[in-house]
Amino acid sequence: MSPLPAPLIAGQPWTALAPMQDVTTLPFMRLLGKYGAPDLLFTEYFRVHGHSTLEQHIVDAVCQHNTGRPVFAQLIGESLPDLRRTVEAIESAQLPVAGIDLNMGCPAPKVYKKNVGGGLLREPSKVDEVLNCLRGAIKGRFTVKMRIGFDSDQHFERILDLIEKHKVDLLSLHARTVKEAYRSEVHYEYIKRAVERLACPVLANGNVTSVAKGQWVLDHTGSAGLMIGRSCIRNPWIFRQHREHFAGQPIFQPTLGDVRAYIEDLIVATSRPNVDGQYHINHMKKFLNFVGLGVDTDGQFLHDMRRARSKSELDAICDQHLINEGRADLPFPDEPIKGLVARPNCETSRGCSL
Ligand SMILES: Cc1cc2nc3c(=O)[nH]c(=O)nc-3n(C[C@H](O)[C@H](O)[C@H](O)COP(=O)(O)O)c2cc1C
Repeated sequence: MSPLPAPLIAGQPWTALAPMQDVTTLPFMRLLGKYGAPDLLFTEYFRVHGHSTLEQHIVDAVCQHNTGRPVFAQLIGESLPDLRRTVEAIESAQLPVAGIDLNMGCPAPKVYKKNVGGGLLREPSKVDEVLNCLRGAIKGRFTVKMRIGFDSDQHFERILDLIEKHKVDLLSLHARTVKEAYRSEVHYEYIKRAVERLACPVLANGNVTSVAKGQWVLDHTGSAGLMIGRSCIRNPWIFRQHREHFAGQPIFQPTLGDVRAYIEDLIVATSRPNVDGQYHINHMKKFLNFVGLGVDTDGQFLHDMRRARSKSELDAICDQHLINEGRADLPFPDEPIKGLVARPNCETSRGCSL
């Protein structure tokens, strides 16, 4: 087993950016570098099938994120020759990856019906073959991200034993079943069970919404670190805040004015000269869906921003809710406001198509 790259501050639990289709793109990774990079980053997945090639936008994210932190490239697929071929392509292109990660958790029906992503968890014998193939093909670190099962925990222990058997270097565990998608509570007790059963480090994933919650999850699971997805879209300072907390330092508390500046950064980072303005605004709404969970209790910001049709309309809405009438100095809450929902709040079928 290869040890993980050390965290930025020696001795602290690892923090990791969860892989997110259409979100953990090059511009977003770069922004995280500015706001406080996680210790480890994971890319969107490379689709692996009969005629797949390495998607250039993911290659660009690997090569140009400039966060100074190691990045793992995620794969989704089940065809052994194609998985082997993809690993060889990553290695022969000398992509600067810290390791290669297998997706065994994607809950989009379009994906799991093809027996990839979360679909693999239905068949431990197939998991055995895929892990064996990847362990043999990958010269460096081989990591897995998975859920606790497909529609139950039936195969959980068996799959953990396969993770052990194939000397996986890191397990990131999103402690829900595939069928639970994002609706249920997160079953953190399964992370504790994985920590107790496996020799490799385990990252706890699922609803780590704040430093207080992160510490609670570490205390209750004994995991080696935390993998954070949606909450770093809402609060890009969350990795820095964890580091400050672990070091016993004062924790940075963003204001609504800081959030307004973050939104402007996002707009600039994600704009492309050849991309249609309306498309860009719609893409921004994916991020603002999550940011809006911390803006106002009645969800008026979410309501208004979803109706914005242009950059100037979006600017005015952001100023109205985050800057005007003294709002800029108000604290941005640590936790998402109860009762507000991001739509969509998960992988979309477009993002997940294989
Ligand atoms: C928009 C979106 C896209 C996602 N894409 C991926 C993906 O490509 N690969 C993956 O393993 N998980 C993916 N996930 C799942 C996340 O990595 C993570 O497991 C999940 O969001 C739970 O963590 P959180 O509560 O911190 O968000 C995605 C989640 C979201 C919200």
